[in-house]
Amino acid sequence: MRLRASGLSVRYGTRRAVDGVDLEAAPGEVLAILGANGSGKSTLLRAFAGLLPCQGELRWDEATRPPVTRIGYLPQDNAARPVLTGFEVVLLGRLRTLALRPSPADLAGAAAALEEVGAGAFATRRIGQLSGGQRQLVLLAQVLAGDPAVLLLDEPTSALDIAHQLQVLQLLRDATRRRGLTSLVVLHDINAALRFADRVAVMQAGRLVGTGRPADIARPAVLGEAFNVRVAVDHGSDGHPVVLPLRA
Ligand SMILES: Nc1ncnc2c1ncn2[C@@H]1O[C@H](COP(=O)(O)OP(=O)(O)OP(=O)(O)O)[C@@H](O)[C@H]1O
Repeated sequence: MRLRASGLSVRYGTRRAVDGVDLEAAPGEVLAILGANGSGKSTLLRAFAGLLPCQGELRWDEATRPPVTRIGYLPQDNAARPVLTGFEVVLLGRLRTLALRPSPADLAGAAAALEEVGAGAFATRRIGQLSGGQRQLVLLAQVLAGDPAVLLLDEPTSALDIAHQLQVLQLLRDATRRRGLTSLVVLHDINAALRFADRVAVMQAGRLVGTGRPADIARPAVLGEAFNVRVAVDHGSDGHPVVLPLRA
């Protein structure tokens, strides 16, 4: 599903959190959203999830209303009821088809999603008794279990160790390609974004200040300005750009 924002603005009262953003994302692509704290990344994602009143134009393919059942939105702070097991939490991701008695397809879909993110071991554990990173994996499985066309993930790797970060971002890229998803992911790790995203969007004070392929975005002028820090750009052994923050 193609997403398009034209002249998109979002206000909280008098505060303009997103300001005149033009942005598109296509099926099969991972678009990473970078930017300093408070720059409007989560607000942009919530607008695409159809959760906020906006000015300007938003399109999900040609639709002007969000197709909520096709959108898999993972917020930054996701509260699941702590007494539910990992499996039950993931099953809730299939609400689109879920009946009073879950169908074999729902049960199999939930189990497959848990395995897909490598969280099968948490199926019978209560979510309130999992670590932050384990919970994050289960909640990602919940989103995938809903078989969405659009993935909107707000910092899905913030609580994960580096091995799980790698696993989740690889999974995101593979699933996006394989299922033809349109995936927007807010990340704080600039290097992860440059490595795993097809395109990167950079927000600064509510505005979009850069969009492009990782190589186009990995420039000291763009990132230094957006994050208000001096940066150097090098290249890793696999040719990907690597950004290093320098002392102010
Ligand atoms: N519910 C709200 N009510 C009022 N202002 C809000 C609300 N949510 C966010 N804001 C403000 O809107 C601006 C953008 O916030 P947003 O959460 O989109 O930023 P962000 O880039 O996702 O930040 P972070 O990296 O810290 O998560 C900030 O100035 C924030 O204080």
